[in-house]
Amino acid sequence: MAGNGDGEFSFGSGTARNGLAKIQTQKKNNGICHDDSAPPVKAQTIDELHSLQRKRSAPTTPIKGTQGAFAATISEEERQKQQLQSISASLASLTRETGPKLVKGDPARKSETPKVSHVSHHEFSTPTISVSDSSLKFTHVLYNLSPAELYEQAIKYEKGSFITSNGALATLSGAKTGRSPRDKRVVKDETTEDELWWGKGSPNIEMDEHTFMTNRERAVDYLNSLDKVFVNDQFLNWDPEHKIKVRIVSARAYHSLFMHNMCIRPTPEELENFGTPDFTIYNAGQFPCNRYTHYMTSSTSIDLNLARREMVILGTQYAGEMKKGLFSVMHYLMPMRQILSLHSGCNMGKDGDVALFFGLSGTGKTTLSTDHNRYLIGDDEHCWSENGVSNIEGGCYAKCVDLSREKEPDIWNAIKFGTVLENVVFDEHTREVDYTDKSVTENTRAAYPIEYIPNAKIPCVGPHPKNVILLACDAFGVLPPVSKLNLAQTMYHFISGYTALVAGTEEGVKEPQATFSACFGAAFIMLHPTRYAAMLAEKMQKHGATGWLVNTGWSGGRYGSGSRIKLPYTRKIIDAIHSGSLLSATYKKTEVFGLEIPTEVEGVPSEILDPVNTWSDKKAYRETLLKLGGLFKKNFETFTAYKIGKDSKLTEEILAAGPNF
Ligand SMILES: Nc1ncnc2c1ncn2[C@@H]1O[C@H](COP(=O)(O)OP(=O)(O)OP(=O)(O)O)[C@@H](O)[C@H]1O
Ligand SMILES: O=C([O-])CC(=O)C(=O)O
Ligand SMILES: [Ca+2]
Ligand SMILES: [Mn+2]
Repeated sequence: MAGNGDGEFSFGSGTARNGLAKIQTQKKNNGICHDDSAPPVKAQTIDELHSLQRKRSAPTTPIKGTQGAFAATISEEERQKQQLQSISASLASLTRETGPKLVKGDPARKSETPKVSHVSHHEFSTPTISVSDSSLKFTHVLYNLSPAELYEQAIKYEKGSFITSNGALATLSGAKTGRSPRDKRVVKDETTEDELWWGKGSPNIEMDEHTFMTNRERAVDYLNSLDKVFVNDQFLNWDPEHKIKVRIVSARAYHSLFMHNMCIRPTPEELENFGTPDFTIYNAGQFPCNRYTHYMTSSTSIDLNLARREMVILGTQYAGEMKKGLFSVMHYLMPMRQILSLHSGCNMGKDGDVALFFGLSGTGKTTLSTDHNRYLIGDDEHCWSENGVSNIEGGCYAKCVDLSREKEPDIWNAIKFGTVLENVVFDEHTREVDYTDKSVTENTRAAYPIEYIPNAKIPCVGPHPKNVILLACDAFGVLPPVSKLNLAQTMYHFISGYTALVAGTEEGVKEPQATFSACFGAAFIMLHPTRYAAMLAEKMQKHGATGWLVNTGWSGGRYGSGSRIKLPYTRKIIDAIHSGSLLSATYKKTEVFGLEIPTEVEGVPSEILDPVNTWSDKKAYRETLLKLGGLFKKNFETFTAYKIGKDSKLTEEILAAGPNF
């Protein structure tokens, strides 16, 4: 028996005891049957009803009660006009008289089409003399859309966009599923000729200013020919003193959502005061470059012009080009301010101990910096300044191949509404993602805002690092799972930047192979590697950081016969580094590489700590070890002529810190 709340008992005239509520049709006075469960809608027509569904909000509405200097004087209309003017200036042709005619909003929403808010690039040009048909049409600007809006744009207009069962937006990046480093060009002018690293080993392949302008015009014309473009105004670098304003103009909702996730998202207030960007990307990736254009060796071109503070992308839709293109820019801008830029992950313990994780693509920066017991500062790009460390980005870009909930729970859970899932395969009906499926590419990726990781440290800054962990995925299986490095060794391995490149991230690489990439990111650095190395040495010395070399690659034989070191073991090793317990372990020195290896690490079988134990064929081990040692030596030859910083003693020590045989 149940009380009805009025102190009386009843057998429930309205409530069936073991089932659904009984439907009651009350007889009103007029005898007509009413459904009065809710008040009626305040609309006379279906269209009116739909118009009630949405109300206007930021970023198109000014913030009420803003105390800023111009808050009272600038009207909403004026602000919008200024914003469009700024975007129009960004998109202007530099050879024709008039800028594009821009209007805000989705062209599909007819009611919002032009009040003729024609913004002319040159204020005094005569609008009646149109130079081409293109100047007669409007280009709609979709400005800083929200993830929900971008989902709708992607699903409506971009083939290959789907919502997966976890809520993420699955997209295809097209023919390119990795970066195209050979198609990157940097404008060589009077300044950059002296400042940047050119020539053998450098990622900076030259192009001239005129060719850049040709490609820029091609990209801008393409973008202006579209009905709509996406514009993202965002930030890079969480250090407020060295924040960079970036504008990304793109043609795909995929690109806009990717950058929304990867760059730092402005607050409505910050967006209102955004002003002129410090750097602009024109992503016309669906459109090829013209191979008859000087310097072009394929139909893909990623062009960087530091003087103009612009980047142009033609012929690749892989979104990572934008992320890493901006990273290259930071590798120039930050050292100019005596700040070291790093291709590293970064996290912090409860006691404020910070660790950096360097490593090439696929070596474990994202996997190992995402640690449930520590605060995540960032997974891929950082700055180390006098103030400590700061993340450059606002999001993470995790590899998804063979992702499992059990091994990487935080990354697994970050794949939800708002996350971009690139090139994954999923069940047509249930939309469950099969992370083991490499049909599209091995380089499947998830891009999500950093706050999707529960213990992200926001703002993403921290004190000076205590540990500097160099990750190498050694496909030869001869580097120990962990070794402690002295400063000279840390520098030697930092400059060497060894790994066995894991398939897929760079076009054309299909299976692991030994690679050396200076500073663990030669594809992105702009200055000579010794410049970054000198800064790192100085900072590590000054702040007393310890260097470590961690092999996240093979054990028990080379790729093909051995197997990859189990992730739980690597995590135990990393735990011991963080806790400081590894510092006081007993060490012995390896032959050839002269690395200090611990005899014991808690939770890790001791026999795997010295790789020689894991190889059944000791002769093959020795041969492979010498082979890799030889590759290191050969790679380092190009650096023997350089001095690292002002300390010639350190330079000598670095040269002696490599393999010896
Ligand atoms: N022992 C191990 N340690 C670290 N990662 C491992 C290990 N074994 C397997 N893996 C896998 O290797 C991959 C490491 O990729 P991760 O995303 O961390 O690369 P990354 O260094 O961040 O590269 P990128 O710069 O391209 O983003 C993950 O897929 C991870 O599951
Ligand atoms: O840039 C990419 O495509 C992925 C990445 O982080 C890297 O390669 O270092
Ligand atoms: Ca990563
Ligand atoms: Mn990276």
